Amino acid sequence: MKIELSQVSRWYGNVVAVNDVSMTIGPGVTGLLGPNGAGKSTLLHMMAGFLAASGGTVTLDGTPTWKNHQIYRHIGLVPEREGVYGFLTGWQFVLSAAKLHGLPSPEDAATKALAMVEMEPARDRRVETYSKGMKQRVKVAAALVHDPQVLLLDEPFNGMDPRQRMHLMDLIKAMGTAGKTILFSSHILEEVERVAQHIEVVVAGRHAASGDFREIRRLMTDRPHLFRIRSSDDRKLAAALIVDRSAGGVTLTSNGLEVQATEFRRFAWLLPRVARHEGVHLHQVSPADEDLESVFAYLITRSS
Ligand SMILES: Nc1ncnc2c1ncn2[C@@H]1O[C@H](COP(=O)(O)OP(=O)(O)OP(=O)(O)O)[C@@H](O)[C@H]1O
Repeated sequence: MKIELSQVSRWYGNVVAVNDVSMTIGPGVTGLLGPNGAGKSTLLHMMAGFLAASGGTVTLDGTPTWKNHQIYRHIGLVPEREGVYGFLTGWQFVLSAAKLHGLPSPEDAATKALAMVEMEPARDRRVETYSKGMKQRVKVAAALVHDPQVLLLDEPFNGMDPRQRMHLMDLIKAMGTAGKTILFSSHILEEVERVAQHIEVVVAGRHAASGDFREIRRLMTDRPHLFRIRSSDDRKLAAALIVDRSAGGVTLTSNGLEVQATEFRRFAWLLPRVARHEGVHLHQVSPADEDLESVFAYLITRSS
């Protein structure tokens, strides 16, 4: 099934959480990547039909999702924050989700969903005794209980240990391979790359980039990089670097050199060669702007 967003905006009072976003999510696994506050949860809730768009349309196979009860049987949402009542057992929680959907045999559906996330051994324990990863899996089971074609997961890997993360990643990949439409949000590129064939990037409520992980990686590594360099002779190194176009700007500071590398690959190749040629020792080469926020900031200025 296909989710389509056409010029979708959503504001809360004066806050514009989602700003004129158009995107199509098809079968397979898609990662919704963006920093905190980018509007990922708002987008997922609108897709799930839990939240109205302030403008634009959100459809599933051409039918609007908002207030459309027929659509809900095809969609499962695993919310980020909404907790599970700790006093319920995993079994009771998933069974109640099956009953809420009005399924003909809720027990069978709950059994099947708990098996999918490998939670049968712990099904009769209370949710408050579960680890973070187990809680997350039981939430996934509740979202899957009506066997939806579309599964939306909000930051599903947050707080999980590496083993739990791998387990959920395998489950998500398997469902994507089986032809379901899976969309999950994350603020970590490496996490998204490991699971998703396709990535949609949102920054400050806007759609900043779209493509497979190679394209997104390339967009992120091709941006200008700022390096801080300390060497045995900064002045000599600066003079030698200035002649090459891959070193866009070279600034000599009291703390060493700051180089804006416009062509990251060429600069990485060039720097040690120039240093050797000039007889300069490199003491330290460190990126000055490697944090994800600056990468995202670059993507948004690029797309505007
Ligand atoms: N109910 C609300 N009332 C007012 N502002 C809201 C509400 N929900 C979200 N916002 C604001 O909308 C923007 C987008 O929030 P949203 O939760 O969709 O982002 P996000 O990318 O999912 O971030 P996070 O991962 O931190 O939840 C933020 O500025 C947030 O403060």
